[in-house]
Amino acid sequence: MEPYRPRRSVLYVPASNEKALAKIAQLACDAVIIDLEDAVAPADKIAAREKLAGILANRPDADHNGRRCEMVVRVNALSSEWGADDLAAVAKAEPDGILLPKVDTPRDVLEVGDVLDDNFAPDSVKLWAMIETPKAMLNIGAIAELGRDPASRLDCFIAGTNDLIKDTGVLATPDRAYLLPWLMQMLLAARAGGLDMLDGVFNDFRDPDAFARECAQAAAMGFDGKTLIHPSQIEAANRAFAPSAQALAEARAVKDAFALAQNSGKGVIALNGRMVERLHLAQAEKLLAKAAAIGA
Ligand SMILES: CC(C)(COP(=O)(O)OP(=O)(O)OC[C@H]1O[C@@H](n2cnc3c(N)ncnc32)[C@H](O)[C@@H]1OP(=O)(O)O)[C@@H](O)C(=O)NCCC(=O)NCCSC(=O)C[C@H](O)C(=O)O
Ligand SMILES: [Mg+2]
Repeated sequence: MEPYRPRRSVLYVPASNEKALAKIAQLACDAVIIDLEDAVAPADKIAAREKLAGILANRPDADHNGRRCEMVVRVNALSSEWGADDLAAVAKAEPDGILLPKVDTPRDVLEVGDVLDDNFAPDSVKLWAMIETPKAMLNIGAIAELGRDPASRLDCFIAGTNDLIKDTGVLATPDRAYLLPWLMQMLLAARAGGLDMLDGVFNDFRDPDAFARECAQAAAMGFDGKTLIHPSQIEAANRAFAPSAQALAEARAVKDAFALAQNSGKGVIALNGRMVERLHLAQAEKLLAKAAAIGA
């Protein structure tokens, strides 16, 4: 199993915005998505693409936790007039990952994987997929299944809630009532495929309280992190998707209890009036490893 890699806070930075690009090295987000798609106007697409190699060459080595911020590039859809040239440019720039927008079917992922195989070892550049179309929702299990084959490179799903709202006509409400069934379905499929699952963006970036509520909701739903549009959202996301102090204390108690000599051969024990099994020990160890990785 690969070691835990935090993706609590994943910030979109438009490839056409010099001021925003210059900020990346100072930001405490776990990953950055350099966007060539929706954040870049058609007239700026080619110039933005030409800057990619320079942006990735100047990537920060490590953040304040001694980790390197993951750098992912979102290309335009292969079916668009920019997609093929984006992919050729990104392949040369060697990001950690390539984010594919508007994925509808497993084929959309496999096609890009075939192009990457000409340039990179299978365990290098990963593929991330935006789940943001009605067709993707109907094919979600088959797309996620690709994650079980490392040769597919598929590593992470991102919910594209703006596009889903646009394409389905559901009402966007503060509690996301009409989106929740799809978000949970994505989460379930991602887990079946061994993929990370990131929540969509929160557009009202001047409303930190509502943002914190949406992060808490996504964390409770099991998401690994949230995609962000503004640096002011990073800290709250890092907090919301880190294990809580209470969860860590409980995990330590489970680990300590199973470490006792009298429990060494047991599959199930009682701890503070609660049944605890070895599956809970595995869960506790995973949480503690996650906390160690993020320095929590
Ligand atoms: C949303 C914004 C347009 C707001 O911009 P602005 O009003 O300029 O913000 P501020 O003045 O508050 O900015 C303060 C400083 O922070 C820098 N900044 C702002 N945003 C970013 C960023 N994303 N990354 C890095 N740095 C950023 C500004 O440059 C200011 O710097 P300084 O002046 O030096 O102090 C803007 O935040 C923005 O463009 N955000 C990203 C938008 C984006 O990428 N959208 C596409 C992805 S979301 C999506 O596509 C959804 C999905 O597909 C779906 O379907 O749901
Ligand atoms: Mg979108």
